[in-house]
Amino acid sequence: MKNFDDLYAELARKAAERPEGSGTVAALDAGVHQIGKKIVEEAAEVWMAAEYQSQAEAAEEISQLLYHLQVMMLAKGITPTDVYRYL
Ligand SMILES: N=c1c2ncn([C@@H]3O[C@H](COP(=O)(O)OP(=O)(O)OP(=O)(O)O)[C@@H](O)[C@H]3O)c2ncn1[C@@H]1O[C@H](COP(=O)(O)O)[C@@H](O)[C@H]1O
Repeated sequence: MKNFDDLYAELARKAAERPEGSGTVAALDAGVHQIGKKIVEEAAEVWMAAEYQSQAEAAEEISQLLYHLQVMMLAKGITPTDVYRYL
């Protein structure tokens, strides 16, 4: 099972190596505006799942939100350490 730092390392590798078929590479190429829209969409899905769906479904939506936040971090050159210093 991967954690937040593992996923970030994987996505950073994808961004550097740009493998064929990577959704992360496509999202990064789409740019900050599109990534931001995806974050808002996923945040709404977290909210709806928390109100109306199961705990497992809410957890899955939260994982997707975390993924898209990480894509934004990569797009902006922000590392997990940059974020953790504010926690
Ligand atoms: N954890 C994730 C992850 N979470 C969410 N997503 C993306 O976010 C979308 C969210 O799904 P939705 O249910 O909102 O579906 P959707 O609205 O139909 O999605 P879109 O049509 O908008 O893409 C998914 O389709 C994926 O594109 C993810 N994409 C990739 N990862 C992981 O990131 C790593 C790298 O992935 P690639 O870059 O694709 O190789 C792998 O370990 C993946 O498991």
